[in-house]
Formats: sequence, structure tokens, C-alpha cells
Amino acid sequence: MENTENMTPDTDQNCDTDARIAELRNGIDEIDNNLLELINKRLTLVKDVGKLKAREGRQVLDSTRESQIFERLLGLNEGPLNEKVLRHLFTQIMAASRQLQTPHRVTFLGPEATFTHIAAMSHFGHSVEYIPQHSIRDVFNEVEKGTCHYGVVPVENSIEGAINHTLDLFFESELKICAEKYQHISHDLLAASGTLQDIRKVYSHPQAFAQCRRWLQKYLPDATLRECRSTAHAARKAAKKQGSAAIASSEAAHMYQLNVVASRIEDVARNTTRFLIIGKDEIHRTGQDKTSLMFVTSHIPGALYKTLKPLSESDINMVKLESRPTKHQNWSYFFFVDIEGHIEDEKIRETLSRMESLCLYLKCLGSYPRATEYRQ
Ligand SMILES: O=C(O)C(=O)C[C@]1(C(=O)O)C=C[C@@H](O)C=C1
Repeated sequence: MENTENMTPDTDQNCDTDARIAELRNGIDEIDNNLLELINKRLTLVKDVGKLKAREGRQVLDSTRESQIFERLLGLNEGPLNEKVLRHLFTQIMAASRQLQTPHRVTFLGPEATFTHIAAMSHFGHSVEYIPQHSIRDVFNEVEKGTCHYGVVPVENSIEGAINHTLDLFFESELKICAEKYQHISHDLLAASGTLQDIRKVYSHPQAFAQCRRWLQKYLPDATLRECRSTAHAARKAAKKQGSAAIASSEAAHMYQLNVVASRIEDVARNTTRFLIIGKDEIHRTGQDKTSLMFVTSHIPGALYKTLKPLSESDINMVKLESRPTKHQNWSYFFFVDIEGHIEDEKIRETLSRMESLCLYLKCLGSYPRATEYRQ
């Protein structure tokens, strides 16, 4: 038996706190046990859905159903769980479900720990197999060959603009856009030493240097800057060379055992990249959708205006317009347009067929749920 006579009030208070924490932890354990049981019950139902889908040759991923689940849960949620964490938790649960139905392989523009990898993981969760590729073309090829179910490629950055190579590949490919994902881009300065003092060389991708120019001028004005193919390559180099650092993601710090010397060093905080998930699936309507199109007009005055006119006449909102040279003929262009709505909507179908009759070529690149843009 403990002698409590000499206990100070502080010790008394510590005992009370310990007892109260232990009591609360019992409650937490009980809830965790229930959660575990419920997750396994959910997975049993998911397995049965998977068997029915397999019998009819239906695809495992049902983005429409997943969007409905998120919408329903967000409507029910009264907190303190916030929207971002709710989405993250259920992304992981549904990723585990899909993996149970058929192991999924997702390919992305690598290497690992780049922002494309981060976007892919935040979309598909941690239960799928991720396969990095050297180029955007290789991502398209692997999905076309069927060695991977989905590919993740960048398409647009809020500061630098369109990723032209991705747009060009849609001309040659029959793959569809199955989803979109906005990823906030935030750069950290990583070094093995963990301090600024001994850094003489900084490695990074040219775009990351451009986005952190003011910070570098202020804190590392004398450092030599070395350009690399990706921020992940930069982190790998910095891990091997003394007195060097990399501008890369915090995930890269983890992967290459570097320390974060300074975080969020980008000059503009609202730097976001939009990624596309490409695959062979047609995604059903959710009611909150986007449709991506590409078309070529004839080379005559007013051709673009005439092709877009049906959108305005049908009161369809256009959310993006890009042009790219066709490469077959000088000064002729492909146009890429994103509109609100789904190809299964009567109004969209009818409008697209009118547009098709007004231009030389029109292709629907896919209809998919509209993603929300978050700041992390
Ligand atoms: O409802 C389905 O079709 C399921 O397979 C279940 C489930 C889920 O975990 O809720 C999993 C995968 C699909 O993408 C959608 C939903």
C-alpha cells in the first residue's frame, strides 16, 4: 500500500488526472472495438457486392456511389470531425474495400514522393499498389495495356497553367477521365543536417525554384541552385551530399530520411495542381459533374464562336478553355473545354451533338464528379 501522507497537492492532482485519463481511455477502447467490428462488418458486405459485380463483369470502382457516400456523410456530420478528415478516413475505408474486391494497381508520373504520388494516394488511399512511371506517356500506355487500372497525371497548375503534354496525349488515346483531384502544392526545405547554416547547395525542380525564389533570396542568397528532373530526385541527391538541401514535399523528407529545415517556403500560398485520374471506365452521373471535351474547328472566321454557341444557348457553364496546336497543320488548333454537367444529362447530350455538327471533330474525354479544392 502506498503511503499517501506525504503527498503534495500536485501529486494528488496527478493521480486524479491519471485516473480520469484511464477512465476516458477505457471509453476510447470500447469505441475502437466497436469501430473495428463495424469496419469488418462493412467489409463483409463489400465482399458480397464484389462477388455480384464480378459475376456480371462490372467494374469495382464506382465513383458515383463513392461521391454519394461522401455527400450523405458530410450532410450527417455534426463535428468535431472536420470535412477534410472525414473525407480522408472514408477514402481509406473505401480504398480497403476496393482492394478486397480486386487488388488495384494505380500508375502515376513518378518518382515516389512527388506531388502526383501524393495526389494519387490522397485519392485512392493506401491500400492500392502504386507503380511510378518516367513519363506521362508511359502512364497512358500502362493503363491502355491494362497492366494498371488507373493512371494519375497532372493537367493544370494554378500558377504555371496547363500541362500541355497531358492535353496532347488525349488526342491519341481512347482513355477516359474518371475523376479529378486538386492537390495543394507546398514546398519544404529538406536537409540531412536539419539546419540552414551549413547549406551551400540546393537541389530542386525548376518550377519549385521559381515558386520559392523570394524565400531563397532571403535565407540562402549565396547557395548554388542545381536543377533536377523532379523534387523527389532532388531529395535523393540532397540525402547523399553533405552541405546540400532540397526543395521538395514533406513526404520526400520521410522517404529519404531528411529533416525539414523550413516548411511552406513557397512565395505564393495558393499554389494548386489539378490532377486527372484516367482509365477505361465510364463514370455515372452524380448530379455534381464535369465533362471534358476536345474539338477541332475549321480554319474560318468565327468557327470557335459558332462551335461554342450551343453551350450558351443551352445555359451550360463552361469552366475551362485551352487551345493546343494540332501539329498536323500550322496554326490549326485543338480546343479543350470543361463544362458543368454529365454526358448522361439529356441537355448535355443534345448540346454536344449540335456542337459536333458545327466543327470538324469532337471527342468527349469523360464525365466525372466535380472535385472540391482544399487548402492543406
Ligand atoms: O457499393 C459498391 O459498389 C461497393 O463496391 C462498395 C464501395 C464502398 O466501400 O462503399 C467500394 C467500392 C466502390 O467504388 C463503391 C463503394
